[in-house]
Amino acid sequence: MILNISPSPEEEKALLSEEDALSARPVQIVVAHEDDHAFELDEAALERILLQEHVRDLNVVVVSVAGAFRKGKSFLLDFMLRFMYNQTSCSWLGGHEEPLTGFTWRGGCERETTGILAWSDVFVVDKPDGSRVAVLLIDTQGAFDSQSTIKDCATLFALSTMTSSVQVYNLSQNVQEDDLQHLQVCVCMRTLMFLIRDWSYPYEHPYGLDGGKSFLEKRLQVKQNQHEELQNVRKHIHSCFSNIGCFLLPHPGLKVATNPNFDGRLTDIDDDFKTELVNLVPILLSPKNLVEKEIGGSKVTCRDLVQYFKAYMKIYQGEELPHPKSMLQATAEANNLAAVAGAKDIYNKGMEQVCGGDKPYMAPDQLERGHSNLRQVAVKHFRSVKKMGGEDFCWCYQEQLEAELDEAFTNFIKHNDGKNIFYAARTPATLFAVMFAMYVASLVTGFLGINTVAMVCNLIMGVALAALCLWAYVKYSGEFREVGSVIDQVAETLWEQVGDPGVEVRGGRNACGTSLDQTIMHVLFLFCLGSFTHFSFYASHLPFNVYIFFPLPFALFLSTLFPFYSLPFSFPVSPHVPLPAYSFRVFAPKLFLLLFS
Ligand SMILES: Nc1nc2c(ncn2[C@@H]2O[C@H](COP(=O)(O)OP(=O)(O)OP(=O)(O)O)[C@@H](O)[C@H]2O)c(=O)[nH]1
Ligand SMILES: [Mg+2]
Repeated sequence: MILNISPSPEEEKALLSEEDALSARPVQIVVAHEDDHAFELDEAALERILLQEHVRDLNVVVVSVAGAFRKGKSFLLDFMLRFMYNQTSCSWLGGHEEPLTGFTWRGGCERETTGILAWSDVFVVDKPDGSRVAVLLIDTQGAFDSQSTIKDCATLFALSTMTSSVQVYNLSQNVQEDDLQHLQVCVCMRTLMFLIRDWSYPYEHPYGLDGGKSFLEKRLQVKQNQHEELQNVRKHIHSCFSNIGCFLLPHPGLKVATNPNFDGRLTDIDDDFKTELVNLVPILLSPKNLVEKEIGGSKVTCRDLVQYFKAYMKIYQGEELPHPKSMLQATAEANNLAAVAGAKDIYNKGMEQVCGGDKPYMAPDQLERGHSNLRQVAVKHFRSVKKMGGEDFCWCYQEQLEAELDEAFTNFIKHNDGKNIFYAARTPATLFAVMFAMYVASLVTGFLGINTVAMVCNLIMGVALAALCLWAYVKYSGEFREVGSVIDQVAETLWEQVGDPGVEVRGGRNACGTSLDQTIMHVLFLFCLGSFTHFSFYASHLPFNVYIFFPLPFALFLSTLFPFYSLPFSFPVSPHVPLPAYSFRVFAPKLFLLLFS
């Protein structure tokens, strides 16, 4: 017997990992709806498992167990879990009296597992060749229970086979012809392992892999005098799976099969069974034997697998069982979508480095340069990935990728603008300018005796003031955000319409080369300067006209120098600032500020 209970340092480590296992659990990723016999992929659950930071970019090994119901699939998977959590220990099989837990299993004649479940812990394993892979274990609803139709069973079987790299085909006692026929729903997979439970003829073919090999060779032999149908089934299986194996497992003993209180403890299991189990599980799961999932000749990462699940799920949701051709089509589609997702990830990670959450505000043209470089890198990556479906097919996905990258860039721009305090000052500056213009207009029209116009101007000034107060309240409290964004939008429109009609403003910079932010900074600078001079002159009791008029020539002088004082803020400055740039946006707020200072 292999059991060794004395704890060694390695076993202590194993115990620690068992603690991890306590928080791990089976997660339903495909839900079977009993009433309408439909299946639904729980994308969020699948993504939570496969898109975990530490595994998403690793090549994935998917080991799935499928076959008829009530034949010990979940029971076997729980031993696989013990191996994965304790593989450094020679006593991975567990303690004598330890109940078997993990994927839910039980005795009785009614089915237990429904849909498809995945173990929430994805195991990271270093292979002897130095590569690191992620191992996902999958449990499948048993076929041919009394509640499922033939199509339901075929769908789940095909789905788990198509998404796994090693399919353990769990059969009882023998391989029957209909067991082989079920494999016709699959296309081009890697490893298929026939697992024959309760093997009762060890005198013909011994237990284990070798006995299984000789038994299966006989079963899958294509003979001349065979019926064409039988020949086709066998040829299809040989063409689909590049690696086919068979393992003969003995009966686990009567306690396992018939005792209602059996809870999986090793003492109740026959020694023959345990001995063969210790041979079987490492054949499937030891690092050197792990088989990575491959599609179209390239290895699949955890992130890619999400796309494959989605694509296969889509084609299996139809009324009919899909034709192999449409399965290939879906594979090509998922293959391209996976390449799109990989390329997008490269772009997003790169942009995070350039202008991510904790990075300071960045000049718009620098940001655009970063975007176009990373866009090129991402598209190049997409093109370099081996894909199925032909050039035209891939071209559609490249266009989709480019559109998605541009959309992501728009969000990065917004995010970057959000970090610019001057950007946020646009709305109050515009509203101030409106108030100022209306104030001057009402003074002039009042002086000329056009009182109606003066009243309208006053009214607009009042509205602008109210909007300003409301805007300030929204920004401060975070309430009525819709009202705030309406005010922002109106101010933005005014800013662009009145400021520079017909000038396309992109990335905060207009065609004249003047940054909008420069203008705002200008306004704020003068505001501070004005307040400062106002205060200092007031404090020294100088005559009224001095502190009113002193800032005027000084500010005008400074405004000609603004390229210099904008330098410390690292705004790129155009070599010449054309006159149109000193339009409404520059003069109106400035005059307003001078007046108030
Ligand atoms: N005869 C026999 N019984 C087994 C074997 N392995 C486990 N069992 C028993 O089979 C019963 C069903 O086990 P499960 O693991 O729940 O079976 P399953 O295939 O997952 O069943 P469904 O989820 O309903 O499809 C349990 O009582 C196990 O003790 C085996 O190799 N041979
Ligand atoms: Mg089960």
